Amino acid sequence: MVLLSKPTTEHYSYVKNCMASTFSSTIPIVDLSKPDAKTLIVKACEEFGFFKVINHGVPMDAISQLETEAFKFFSMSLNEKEKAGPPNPFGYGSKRIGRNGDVGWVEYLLLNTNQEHNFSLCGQNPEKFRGLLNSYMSSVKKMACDILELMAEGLKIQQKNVFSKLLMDKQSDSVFRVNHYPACPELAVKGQNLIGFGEHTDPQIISLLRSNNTSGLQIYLRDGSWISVPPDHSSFFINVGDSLQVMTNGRFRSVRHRVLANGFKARLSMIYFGGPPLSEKIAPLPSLMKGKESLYNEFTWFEYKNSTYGSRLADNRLGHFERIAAS
Ligand SMILES: C=C1C[C@]23C[C@H]1CC[C@H]2[C@@]12CCC[C@@](C)(C(=O)O1)[C@H]2[C@@H]3C(=O)O
Ligand SMILES: O=C(O)CCC(=O)C(=O)O
Ligand SMILES: [Fe+2]
Repeated sequence: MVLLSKPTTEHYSYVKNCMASTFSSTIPIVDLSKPDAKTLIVKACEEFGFFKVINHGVPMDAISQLETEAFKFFSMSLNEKEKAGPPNPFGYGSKRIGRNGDVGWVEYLLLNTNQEHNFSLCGQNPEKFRGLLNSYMSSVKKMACDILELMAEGLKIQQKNVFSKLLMDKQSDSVFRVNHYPACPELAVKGQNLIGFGEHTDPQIISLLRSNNTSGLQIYLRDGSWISVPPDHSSFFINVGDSLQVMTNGRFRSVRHRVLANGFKARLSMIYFGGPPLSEKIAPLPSLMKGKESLYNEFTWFEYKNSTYGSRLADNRLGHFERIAAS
């Protein structure tokens, strides 16, 4: 990645070497093959909005092959990669995140999950990359739907597919992203942490993340501390998104997270963001209200997405849609 002509990290935000660099063992682990999965998922979504999934059924082989192709893509010259850009909305992007001035020590590919991607992936074997991407995306979408059905069951909602049907819909506005965080040797020397991907919540319903064995991901706890997620290349990490927080009337919390660049090793992560159709009304499910009022003004995913794209990464996007208590 050519970020600047002279390699320097001075334009990026640093995080002081902080307590957060201690790895946490508090992150819930859910074994999808066990009968208690639905109960553990609900608990994790209430407490953290985040959990790790094992026995997920996505073959390691499909994951590794895609990872290899992705690394090959990012190892090309900037000139070559930029043939697949800019990311408006889909394509290759480098260091700039979104449209409002956020930057990070990252380069990425943003892809639409439903339609044929309308940009060329280029590289040595773009058909192979595309084929691997498509089959990976369909396995991960299936896992997302299984997890959303377990959530509905765990929440004792009669309609098991109340969340998953939004991802299954042909019009589902889901996104796939491959992030590459090159190793940043300057950091290793200085003992500092550089922001790879600044803190934010994901706006969609659910995000499924898989990365190589490189640390960097951190989540923000309600007590105000950041904890580092121990890397695990064979598991998936699941985030509750803003839309699921609204649909559960705040019972599930969308988790604030960020990525710190690593001084020693490149991080490669692949994330599936499961979103609803653009016309979908996002509002608390009546069965979860139990006589309580909605915490949010009703909006469509189209409206929320538009407001999201007008925001900075760290903004509290849901804040605009919160209902102020009448008394
Ligand atoms: C500053 C940004 C960058 C955004 C939009 C806005 C706020 C949240 C960011 C994300 C985070 C989740 C994936 C993504 C694709 C999304 O839907 O929201 C990202 C998008 C982008 O990277 O373009
Ligand atoms: O790359 C990662 O590990 C996480 C990035 C992220 O949170 C995102 O792309 O929304
Ligand atoms: Fe994210």
